[in-house]
Amino acid sequence: MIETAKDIGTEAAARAEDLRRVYGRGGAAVHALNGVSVNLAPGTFTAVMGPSGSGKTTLLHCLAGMDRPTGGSVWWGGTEISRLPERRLAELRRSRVGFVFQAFNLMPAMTVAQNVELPGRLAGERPDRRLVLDALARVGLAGRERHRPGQLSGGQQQRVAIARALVARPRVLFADEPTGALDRATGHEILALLRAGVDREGQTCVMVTHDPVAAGYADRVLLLADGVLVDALDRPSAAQVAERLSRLGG
Ligand SMILES: Nc1ncnc2c1ncn2[C@@H]1O[C@H](COP(=O)(O)OP(=O)(O)OP(=O)(O)O)[C@@H](O)[C@H]1O
Repeated sequence: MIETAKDIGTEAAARAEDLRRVYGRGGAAVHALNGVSVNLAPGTFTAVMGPSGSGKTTLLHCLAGMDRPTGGSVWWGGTEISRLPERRLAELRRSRVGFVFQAFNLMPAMTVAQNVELPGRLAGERPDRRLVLDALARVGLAGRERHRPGQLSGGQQQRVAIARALVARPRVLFADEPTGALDRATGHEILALLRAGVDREGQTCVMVTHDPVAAGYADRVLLLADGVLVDALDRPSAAQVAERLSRLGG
């Protein structure tokens, strides 16, 4: 396993051991992950990079309990989640992990506050207004709770999605190209927000990105190629990431 000194002696917020994911069967089988082991230390920001099709999103989905590995195991703290029954996994996912997508995935007819409350409501909980307003304040959207997503900029919409992901105070925040639909300046605001959550609140954050500058916000950059973890760079500069990535053909 590629690890850093930071991992040693710390129980990982999430970890994968010899993770394998095969899509399809026989001659058409695609080995998206081919034995990946990673430790996500609590309170760290990890970027996952690699050429197109290298398995980044598959790794994120398996670590977040949104996809089932074909082999190996995924752990959240001391709990192995890869073999839990679907119902139990869904419950645990609600409280333990948050997910942010490239395409904000907000409900346009609902207000900002209703969007943030939605995962809880779907799980049958009564919304806690104080927690919703607190989550919106944390992402810099205090006072916007009655707006509809269409009245907000792209960056503000992504902030709503981050508030929605953080409202249940998850141990790990997963983000799949969270700045992919944003201009560079707005993207940096979102990355700075993710970074601040790690630095100020001890949030653990994992992000897939194609952008070496975005990866420069991370503590550690994992590099995948053909479903295998080929390198881990600690606190690299954007230039170092770009150089390493270009050697991988990404
Ligand atoms: N549901 C699926 N069914 C079949 N094949 C899939 C499925 N999901 C992913 N794959 C394949 O698995 C491999 C890894 O895909 P994945 O999306 O994880 O890569 P990625 O590194 O995130 O790519 P990109 O940078 O293009 O988003 C690819 O060859 C992809 O075509």
